[in-house]
Amino acid sequence: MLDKIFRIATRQSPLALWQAQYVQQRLMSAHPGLRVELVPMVTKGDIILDTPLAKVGGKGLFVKELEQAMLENRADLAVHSMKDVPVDFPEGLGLVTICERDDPRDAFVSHHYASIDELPQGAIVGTSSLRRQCQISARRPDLVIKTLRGNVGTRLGKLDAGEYDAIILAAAGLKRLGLADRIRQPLPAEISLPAVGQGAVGIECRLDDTTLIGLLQALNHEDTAVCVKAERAMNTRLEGGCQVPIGSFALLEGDQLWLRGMVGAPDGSVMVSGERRGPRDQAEQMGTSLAEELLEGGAREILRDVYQGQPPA
Ligand SMILES: NCc1[nH]cc(CCC(=O)O)c1CC(=O)O
Repeated sequence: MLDKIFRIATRQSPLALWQAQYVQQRLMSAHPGLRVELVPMVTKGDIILDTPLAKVGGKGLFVKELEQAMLENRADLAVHSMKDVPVDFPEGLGLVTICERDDPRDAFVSHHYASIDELPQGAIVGTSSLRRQCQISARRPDLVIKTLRGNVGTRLGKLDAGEYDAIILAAAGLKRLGLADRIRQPLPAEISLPAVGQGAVGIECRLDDTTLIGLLQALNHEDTAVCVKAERAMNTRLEGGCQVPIGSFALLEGDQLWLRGMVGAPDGSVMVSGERRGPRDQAEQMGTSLAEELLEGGAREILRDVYQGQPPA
């Protein structure tokens, strides 16, 4: 076992590399002598940077190549930001470990303004996330939302170049890259409900690799795993694989799980929200039943418009 080298497939963005190195270090310190190396790869999502993700195949673009590498035995594991992991996995692969969650919030970043509420009428806010666009517009319908894609560094560069008055990024990504000082206002869940899994790092591998799965258990954080399970169950019941304005955020208060969810029209004109509180061992059922309540409460019509096809049954 110890002479085997475990290979982590990773994208090459600074954030992806940080996360892969984090898992590499944690694996090596949990299992002294273990050999772990990175296999850097370029994915379609990294190449196509100028088109909204929903139009080019969604977030799955970032993980497909990594999964192919594991299936072809060119790599053994992949490290993902949980919010970029689609609901389904290819045959033979699965998510086996979820690490402790970092800051799950969205962050308001600006040179001239300290908060969303301080932005002047008609200010330009950068984001390509329909979820962020929806919630920002619901609070401030006067703001102009402008597309913003690329790595965290690229996005900050566009803000610095004056293309936007403010941009919205994940707090966790900024913190990991040592850029926490760029955060002017961490957005509370009441203003911007985070994306499913935001702030959590997950590890995918071949489900028959029992040696690796055993080694990875040292990195699993059960409280985070329970929260993300509830959030993903909600998303699974709602989503059809397309990028949609869905927020989902779970917190543990002792053994009680508090799950909040929202689905909204991209322009913020309609928002359907709900919540569940229940025992932690009901995480999945709570996610599913919250999704059903949202669907009944108007999410079905919102999603139908966004999918422009069949909504979930
Ligand atoms: N969509 C890209 C992405 N995927 C994960 C993070 C941040 C880290 C995390 O949520 O764990 C980011 C950057 C961002 O949204 O600002």
